[in-house]
Amino acid sequence: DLEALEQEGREYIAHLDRRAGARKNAASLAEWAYTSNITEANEERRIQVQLELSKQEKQAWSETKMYRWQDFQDFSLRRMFKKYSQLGVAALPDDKYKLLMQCVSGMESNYATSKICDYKNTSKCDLALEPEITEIFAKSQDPEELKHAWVEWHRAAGARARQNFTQYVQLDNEAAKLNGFKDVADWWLSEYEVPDFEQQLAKLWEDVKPLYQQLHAYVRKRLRDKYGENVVSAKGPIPAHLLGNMWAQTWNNIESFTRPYPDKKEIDITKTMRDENYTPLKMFQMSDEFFRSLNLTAMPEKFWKNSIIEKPTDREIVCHASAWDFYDGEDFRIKQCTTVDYEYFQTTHHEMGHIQYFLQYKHQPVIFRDGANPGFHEAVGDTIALSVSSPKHLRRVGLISGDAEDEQTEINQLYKMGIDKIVFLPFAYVLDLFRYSVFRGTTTPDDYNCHYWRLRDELQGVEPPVNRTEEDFDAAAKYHVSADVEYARYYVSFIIQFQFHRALCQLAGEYVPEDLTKKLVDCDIYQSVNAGNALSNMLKMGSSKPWPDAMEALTGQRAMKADGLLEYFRPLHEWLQAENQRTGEYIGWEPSKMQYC
Ligand SMILES: C=C(C[SeH])C(=O)N1CCC[C@H]1C(=O)O
Ligand SMILES: [Zn+2]
Repeated sequence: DLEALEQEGREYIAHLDRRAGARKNAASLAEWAYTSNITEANEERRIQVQLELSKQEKQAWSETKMYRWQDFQDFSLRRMFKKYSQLGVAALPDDKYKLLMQCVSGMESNYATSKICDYKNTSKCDLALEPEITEIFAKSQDPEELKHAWVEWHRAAGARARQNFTQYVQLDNEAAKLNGFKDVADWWLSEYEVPDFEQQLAKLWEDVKPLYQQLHAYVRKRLRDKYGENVVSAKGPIPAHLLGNMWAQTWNNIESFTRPYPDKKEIDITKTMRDENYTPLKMFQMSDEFFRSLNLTAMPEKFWKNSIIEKPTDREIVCHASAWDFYDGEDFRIKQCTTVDYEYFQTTHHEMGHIQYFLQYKHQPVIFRDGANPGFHEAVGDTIALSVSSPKHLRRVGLISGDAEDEQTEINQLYKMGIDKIVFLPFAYVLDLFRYSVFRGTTTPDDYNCHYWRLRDELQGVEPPVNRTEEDFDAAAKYHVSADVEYARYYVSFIIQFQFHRALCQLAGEYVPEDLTKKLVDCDIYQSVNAGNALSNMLKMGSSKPWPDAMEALTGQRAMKADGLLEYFRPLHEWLQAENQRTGEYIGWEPSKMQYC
């Protein structure tokens, strides 16, 4: 009878889940060995391990299919079977599976090991993305030096990946079809478990676009004042190399010479960190301490032993920051090439947020040890960082000194947050709108670059510093495109982190709507056990329930909404409208005059 069958299914899935845990542990260890020491041998070994594990997964998958789990009464048991009945890329025949692994591995190691030559000293050709090229974008205000670094990096990390990328699209789409999806775009979207998710992304952009256009117009004016109208036009897109970041995804490095009230004392966290002899380890310890102050879990001893928090000098590694779960309940690691600056201070909290999520759901079955949706995993650390970067908290830890807020200081603070959080949204949206169209075939290899820049122009209002052709492949100059990492997760994160932050601030008694002494912008949930317990209750769920249930547990809302972000930035939005009115700056941008199609 059904009761007995369901009990049998329960025992089977428990056994399968334990075996899956061992498989994921082995896969993570092989992946770690390769990305923390990029050699042919380690690449070969990683692919061998993945191939062997895919055989075991196929075997388990054929057994799982035998169960009539759709008829089971137990919601969790049905959900586990549903997740285990999706095989993934292992559905490919071995030769194609191996080829796909080689394409992605080739792109990722090209990205990680790409070097460019120095602008002035043309014989010095050992500049890596981290830390050298990143430092140029953080410091240089020479448009020609920035243009050189931009062009050389996009040649080395972008154009060189075009062939591997084209084959990866082909093979990954085949895997998608074997899993019952039309293409990889639908596979990626299915992770969000709501049928109209793509429409929801578009709606969020409509909600935020007016605010972004105001901020874009203001920044273009300030850059035109600085570099002249031959470099920055009055009504066109902003040249991508002038925004302080290789991909123009956050503009925090141009804050010092574009902030609204320049005569207000500058909050240079990086300078203070260096003056106070901060080390990467101290940054991690401070982050760990913040999480513990919320009654969340301390980093386990293995974390401090096994993590790599500084770039090694004796080997090549994948420097792009990452957090790792080894699925054995004890081994959790971060790998990043920390530099002592504000940007990596944020990144450290971001990565520690991933680890905290791993720790909170480690009691779940392996198959549920995941974010409620991919955006949730990206939002945890950033939500904490919203408190850490509040003036109240920075004063608390001595990273800024001086008087409490006045109106102008508050606008400067909101501007600093806005050129990090608001400007990121169109960038993130473009990256997966582009890849959805590639996977769907609406964008073909001979118009990869044209379609990429058309989206960048139309949605982000940025343009390439030099003309582009189909010899280039600029999308792959961004880590996640070269490493096959879906990106809508960050777009989602930058929206929901403000919903989470607002809820936590209310729970901490730090934010009371309409109470001007308890403003959202100055909320710091540090040491609030009340807020921490609510966050923990959501994180413990992992992916055991559909994400609206997890969202509701913390915020009372069951949908992604831009209202948290718009409420947080409302004073800035009003200020920008008035300021752009005052200067008569054109709002929005005309199509770029650069050649890229
Ligand atoms: C820090 C990570 C590792 Se999950 C990252 O890739 N992030 C964090 C914010 C956006 C995105 C990026 O760097 O592009
Ligand atoms: Zn992340």
